[in-house]
Amino acid sequence: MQLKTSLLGYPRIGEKREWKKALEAHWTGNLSSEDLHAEMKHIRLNHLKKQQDAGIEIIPVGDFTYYDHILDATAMFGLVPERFEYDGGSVSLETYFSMARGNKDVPASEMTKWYNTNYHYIVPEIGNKAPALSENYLLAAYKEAKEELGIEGKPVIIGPYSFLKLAKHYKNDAFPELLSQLTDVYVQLFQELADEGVQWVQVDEPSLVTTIPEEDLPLILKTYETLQNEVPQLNVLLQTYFEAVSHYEKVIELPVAGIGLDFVHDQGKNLHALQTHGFPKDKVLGAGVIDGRNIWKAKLKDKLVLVKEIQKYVGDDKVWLQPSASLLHTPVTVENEPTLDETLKQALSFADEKMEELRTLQQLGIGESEANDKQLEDNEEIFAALKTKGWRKEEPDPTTSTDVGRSLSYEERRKKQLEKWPLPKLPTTTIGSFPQTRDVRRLRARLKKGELTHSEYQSAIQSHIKTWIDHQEEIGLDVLVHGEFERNDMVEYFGERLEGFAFTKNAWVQSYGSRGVKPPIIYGDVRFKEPMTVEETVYAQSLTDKPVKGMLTGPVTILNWSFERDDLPKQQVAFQIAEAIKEEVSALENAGIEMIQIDEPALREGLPLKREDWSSYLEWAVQAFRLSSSYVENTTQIHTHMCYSEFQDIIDAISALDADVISIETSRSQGDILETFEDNVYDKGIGLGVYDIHSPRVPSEEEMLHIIRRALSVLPADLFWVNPDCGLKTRNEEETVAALKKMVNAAQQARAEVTS
Ligand SMILES: CN1c2c(nc(N)[nH]c2=O)NC[C@@H]1CNc1ccc(C(=O)N[C@@H](CCC(=O)N[C@@H](CCC(=O)N[C@@H](CCC(=O)O)C(=O)O)C(=O)O)C(=O)O)cc1
Ligand SMILES: N[C@@H](CCS)C(=O)O
Ligand SMILES: [Zn+2]
Repeated sequence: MQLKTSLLGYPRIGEKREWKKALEAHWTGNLSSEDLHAEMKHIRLNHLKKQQDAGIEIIPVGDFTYYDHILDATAMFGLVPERFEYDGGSVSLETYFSMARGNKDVPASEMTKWYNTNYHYIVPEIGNKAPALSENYLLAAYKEAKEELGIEGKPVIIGPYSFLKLAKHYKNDAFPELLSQLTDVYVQLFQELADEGVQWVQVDEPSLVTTIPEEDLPLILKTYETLQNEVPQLNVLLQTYFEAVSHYEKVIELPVAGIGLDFVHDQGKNLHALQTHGFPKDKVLGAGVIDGRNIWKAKLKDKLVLVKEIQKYVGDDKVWLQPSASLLHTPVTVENEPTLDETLKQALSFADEKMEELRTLQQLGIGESEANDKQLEDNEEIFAALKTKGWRKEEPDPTTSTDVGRSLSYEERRKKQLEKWPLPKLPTTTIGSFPQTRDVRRLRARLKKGELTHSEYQSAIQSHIKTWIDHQEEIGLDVLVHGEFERNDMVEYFGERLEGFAFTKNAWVQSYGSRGVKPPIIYGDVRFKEPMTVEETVYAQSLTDKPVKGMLTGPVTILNWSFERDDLPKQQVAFQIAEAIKEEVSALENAGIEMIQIDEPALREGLPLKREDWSSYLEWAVQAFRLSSSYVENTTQIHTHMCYSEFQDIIDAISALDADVISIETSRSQGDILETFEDNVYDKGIGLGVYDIHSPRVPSEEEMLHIIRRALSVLPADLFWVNPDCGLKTRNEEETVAALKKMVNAAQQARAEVTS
């Protein structure tokens, strides 16, 4: 029986981040549009060629982007919000980037988390617009791959159902009509593809793995019936990922030529459904058997068993071997990691190695490879070797309940804390990081190259801290921060300093737009080694009489933004990290730092995609946070921070964290979160972000005042803090100082209003 190999998408970032560099050069005026297009084409074709050379038979096209693939679809459907003054036709590069990043006059579209990943997409805003095809970039991508490389590509597009579920600014009851309008646009799009000879199109419907309202099922059916009836010659592969598909029996009967399922992150549910309900013999099954989210090599023996089992239920020649998701979420290649421990390195597989794994599995699956047994044995040895290094305890800690808490209630702590810090009403603060300028990064690069000694580096970092303590005092902020200049990234930094983590040189993964992260790899038991943040924080505090908040990353976020071990339950790793953070909290407290922020921006993102799984996740996530934060004096004020909100449904869990103050993002979502607080559901200190830090645009005082006033209509002034949405590391010094001055002015004005 034949098996084909297919990818769902390939990382766009480039082996050495060529993509990021080109984009940023263009934005700073150092690369013309023409040269940008040429460089993008070069990168795009190089990526296609790599897939072709790796022997991938069904290669995705149209997954490449200049910023974000959902923004591409939004632009293709002409859904450009009014404020960008678009008047039809193809969306210009300038407008496209303005939607993503804002410009000096107009705020960007909202950006939010892509399902349960650390990738961020630009949220489509529907408004009063009807979708219409502005240009067909899928057609262009298909033609280019064919003409330049002879590749018969598989265009990839987000499906109409998921697109609308990801979009904002329409009323719920308009959903059926909008879906029907959008389906008509897909018909036109598909017709143009079919006319060009496209055979397969991959339609991503990740929302089908979430909890789907019953009433949506007939709408989904109608959508795919229309596509099938109107463009019958085009084969649609309906692709799901990140979890088991909901309503398996109904989804597999949809009128499409193939269904893609995730057999890695489905908790065994997709396989169980396949075994229980079978699979239509005339449909292709895109079998996501190689992990598209994590970086461990596949255990070939297990994968082979899985593939054979899948084959039993699927028609002859109808299985496509695939990664479980787009490889967008993995770094490019292990080849560029010369400094990793060899035992660890041989257990790793990034995007390029995953393509090889698909080929190996294909050969093993069809009995083509003669060296079956030897290959399987070699593969097993890789994992056996990981156990012999003493990195992992033979008997891991049991997953016991760790329900700990502060010794006094919030109300009682609050009284003590008010006495300790007589802050004004509506105190102002920031989220932690200040601009990570080229100069700051260069310091680290020079330290790595040996051009700076450790003490030269430390004193240069201290000078940045001093500059920004001075700025903050001058701006008039009430609670200061040291600025996180010593950190490459808020997770990687801690990963580099804790036992059990490995870090990489080039294993970048796109986070949003041109910005990337290098998630550390948790390969062993996590342990605290020595204080990680005390020196910088204590230095900052020595420069001012105002309180300086210590700044840590929380256990759930460190876990979610790392590549995790796959041999231990998540919560066990979270508790190990929590114990380590608890020691850092205690080190800060002992050094006299008594306001400590423990960031948990990834707590919401880690929420399982199906509601039925939420409570067990939230239980251990909250426990992990409390474990890291509860062993402090009652006068010590614990802050936490979360961005990319959508907190409405988990407000009880957020409250259960029992942080004294939480700062959350609100400005990009235009205050949507405020509705959540209308019923007095939150009774602790809370700072709502009053401006969007992702845009270079400096907001006006009035805009911020407006957000504060709206917030004060539902939140008590006594509990309210004023802060930006998130850290300011991506902004420049001038913008940051200007924006913060306005923020402080807005707070002062609001303060006068609430006290008068
Ligand atoms: C809060 N966010 C974070 C998320 N995930 C994280 N792991 N961390 C986060 O902070 N998820 C949600 C959001 C996403 N937001 C961001 C915001 C900003 C970035 C970002 O700026 N990324 C940088 C890379 C940061 C970094 O690691 N820098 C290194 C230097 C690396 C480098 O480029 N070195 C240069 C040499 C220096 C020079 O001359 O310029 C080189 O190697 O060529 C460091 O500071 O040491 C980015 O540029 O993408 C990410 C997510
Ligand atoms: N303290 C971090 C939080 C980012 S979510 C920062 O300010 O960058
Ligand atoms: Zn944040």
